[in-house]
This record gives sequence, C-alpha cells and structure tokens, in this order.
Amino acid sequence: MAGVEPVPGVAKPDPILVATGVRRSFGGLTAVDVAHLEVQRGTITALIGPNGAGKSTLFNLLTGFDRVDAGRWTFEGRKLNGLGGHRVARNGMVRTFQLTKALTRLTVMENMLLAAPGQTGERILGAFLRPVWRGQEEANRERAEQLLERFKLLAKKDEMAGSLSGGQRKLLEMARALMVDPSMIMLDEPMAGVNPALVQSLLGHITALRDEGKTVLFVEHDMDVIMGISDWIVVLAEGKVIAEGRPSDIRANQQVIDAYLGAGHDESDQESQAGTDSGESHE
Ligand SMILES: Nc1ncnc2c1ncn2[C@@H]1O[C@H](COP(=O)(O)OP(=O)(O)OP(=O)(O)O)[C@@H](O)[C@H]1O
Repeated sequence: MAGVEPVPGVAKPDPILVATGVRRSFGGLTAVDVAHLEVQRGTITALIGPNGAGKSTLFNLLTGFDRVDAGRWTFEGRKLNGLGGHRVARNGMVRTFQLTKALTRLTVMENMLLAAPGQTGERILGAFLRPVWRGQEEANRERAEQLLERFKLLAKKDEMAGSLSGGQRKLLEMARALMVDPSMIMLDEPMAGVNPALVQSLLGHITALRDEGKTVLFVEHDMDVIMGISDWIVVLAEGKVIAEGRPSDIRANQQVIDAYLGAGHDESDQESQAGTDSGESHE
C-alpha cells in the first residue's frame, strides 16, 4: 500500500471490502456513522478506538449480525447488505465469536463441526440424500482435524470447549472461523484473556493467515499487538473514522492521541471528551 495517503476514507489499490454511509443508532445514540471505508485485500487491518467507539457494532453490521439504518457495502465486489450472518460467511467473510455458554458445553470437535458449511442436519434430509450428507460430514471432520492440528488443539478434540484455557479458546475460535475457508476473517479482540505465553503463538497464526493470502480485520485494545502486526490501522471514535494509516502514521496522529486520552479519563467524563470536537473535522 505504498503511496496510499493516511486520511480517513482513502481509496485502496485493491479493496476486498468497500463500505459507504454505514449508520446505526440505538435510541438517540449514533453508534456507527462511517462515511467511507475500504479494507485492502491481503492485509492485516486493525480497527481501534476508545471504549464505546462503535467497533463491535461495525463488526456486527458488516457480518450480518445487526441491521444498518443506512449504508451499503460490497465484499469481493458483491453487495452484502441485508444478508444474515450465515450467508455472509458463505460469501467468504467470517468473524470469530467469543465461545458462548452453549458452545463451552460441547466438545472441541463438535464446535468445529457446527461451524462447517452446509449444516443441513441429517433428520430433515430424505433417505436418498443421507449418503451425500455422510460424505460431507466425513470431509468436514477431516478439515476440522487438519485445522485442530494446525492450531495445536487436536489432542483436545474430545474435551469440552469449556475446559480450554483463555488462549486455547481464542485458537478454537480462529479454527472454527476457518472451517468455511473464508477469504476474510474478522477477529474480535483475539488477545483478550490470553496468557502471555500464548500471545506469540496467536500472533504467529494471524500473520500466517495474512501470508497465505487471507485478509484479516481485527479489533484489539493491546497497543503493542496492534502496532506490531498491523499493515494498516483504522481509528474509530464516536462511530466515525477519525484516522487511518500505517502504524507509524497513527502513532504520530494528534487526533488519535486526543481520542485515547479522552477515553483514559474518568468514565463519567468520557462522552463529553472522546473526540467530540476533533472527530468532525475530517469528515
Ligand atoms: N444493542 C445495543 N443497544 C443499545 N446500545 C448499544 C447496543 N450495542 C451497542 N450500543 C452502544 O453503541 C455504542 C458503541 O458500542 P460498541 O460496543 O460498538 O463499541 P466498541 O467500540 O466495540 O466498545 P468496546 O471497545 O468497549 O467493546 C456504545 O455507546 C454502546 O453502549
């Protein structure tokens, strides 16, 4: 991305995701108001910003787990607005989810199989289709084992997901997301709750995904991680993109420093401080 100017909404040479005018409000609060955002194919792009900036909401909107009030976006040139999460995933854009209570009561392998494409379920198929389904299940199981091996979880395949450590859960979330062989993977706080010993391993997996051609978009709070592995960083504050650029651009950006300083103050002051007077000027 040499030569791409570090300004909000800047066009990228080969964007995999292009979003325009994406807005979502909750009551009187505008959680997301992104004028234009492009994600370059084959990069690790970080989405950062103070608490409540709208990062999770934007993730939910783009991946079909929440509905926009306005806006449109394309992924691989295809319009995805209005599609639910499963259809978005089938189009090649998946996100990780924190393992919910229900999932922690399933084994590691069951978690993987649930994330497989074409979860039709045997019961609803006619008898003549069952062999097809079995063949597909066999293929899913094989893929799941390969992925568990890659993420060093194969030995745990029959254990309850709830028995895994924080870091192993993150690895399982990543492995689950890869069951559909996505071209873009979106990671929601991949380092949260991870033991420092596993951080390097997780970072290695994330860069490996990029190196094999996948696009990674991730939300994270750990600045060392963000600055260490991102090719590009997008900064949200109060729902708007207030800055984007390479790590060196972001580190030197006064608006970003201000937005984070605002968030770092007393929680009760946060709304009046975080980016209100600085967020508008770039839009
Ligand atoms: N379902 C909802 N109902 C009402 N308000 C919501 C809902 N989801 C998010 N919000 C609000 O929208 C704003 C953006 O929230 P969001 O969770 O997207 O921020 P975030 O940047 O992901 O924050 P964090 O870093 O703390 O996870 C917040 O003010 C939040 O309270």
